[in-house]
Amino acid sequence: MGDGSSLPEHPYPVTVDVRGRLAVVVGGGAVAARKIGTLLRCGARVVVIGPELDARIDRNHVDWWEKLYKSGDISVFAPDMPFIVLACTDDDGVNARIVDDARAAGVPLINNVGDPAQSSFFNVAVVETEECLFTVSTRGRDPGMARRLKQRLLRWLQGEVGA
Ligand SMILES: C[C@@]1(CC(=O)O)c2cc3[nH]c(cc4nc(cc5[nH]c(cc(n2)[C@H]1CCC(=O)O)[C@@](C)(CC(=O)O)[C@@H]5CCC(=O)O)C(CC(=O)O)=C4CCC(=O)O)c(CCC(=O)O)c3CC(=O)O
Ligand SMILES: NC(=O)C1=CN([C@@H]2O[C@H](COP(=O)(O)OP(=O)(O)OC[C@H]3O[C@@H](n4cnc5c(N)ncnc54)[C@H](O)[C@@H]3O)[C@@H](O)[C@H]2O)C=CC1
Repeated sequence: MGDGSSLPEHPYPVTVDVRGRLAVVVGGGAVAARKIGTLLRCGARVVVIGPELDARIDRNHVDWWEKLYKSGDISVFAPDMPFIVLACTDDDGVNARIVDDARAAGVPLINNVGDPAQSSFFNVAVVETEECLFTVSTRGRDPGMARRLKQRLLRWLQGEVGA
């Protein structure tokens, strides 16, 4: 993990409507599986580029390109450019290239799962109830803490409703 010095002190907190929007996820491993689960739940159209697909990825609801990533795989979508690109491979060099390619293509939301400093947004830990969406962010600095705080929040909420 980086020292956080190049991460934003005040990222702009929002919730984003991704229904029907195109999300390209490169790498089909464990981390990709978690991010894809969230994207599908939120109604995005998901394309996965990678030679393998983790068993937790729902094959029936993603468009899988069974191949290694190459530059040009993002601009090929024009004019329907991806709204989100996630660089989820275990290769830092490939992830950095994906980020560069997505930037050059004008993709608005870009995340390198291995390097928050190269990301234009961070994912957050989420607790959803019928009425509310609770999110926890450490501004890209301590994902483990975000997860632990989420679990505490969940326990607190369950106590509140007596579940
Ligand atoms: C910057 C960010 C980028 C992004 O992904 O957007 C990022 C980056 C990194 N995560 C790493 C590790 C882990 N991340 C998790 C889990 C989650 N990570 C999530 C978000 C984020 N992770 C973003 C910032 C969040 C914030 O601002 O607080 C959550 C909240 C949301 C989600 O992913 O959906 C989700 C909790 C979901 C939940 O429980 O609800 C676990 C635990 C697990 O897998 O069970 C581990 C294992 C170790 C541990 O526990 O720490 C590493 C080191 C990799 C390595 O070196 O090996 C990096 C890279 C780095 O920091 O350099
Ligand atoms: N942001 C986050 O929440 C977290 C990020 N990480 C980081 O995420 C990265 C990936 O971790 P995991 O998913 O656990 O690894 P993994 O090994 O399960 O998956 C990596 C995937 O990348 C694919 N891949 C490798 N080179 C590729 C290429 N050129 N083109 C397309 N696909 C390619 C592999 O086939 C593999 O399926 C690690 O570098 C780790 O540091 C780890 C934990 C949490």
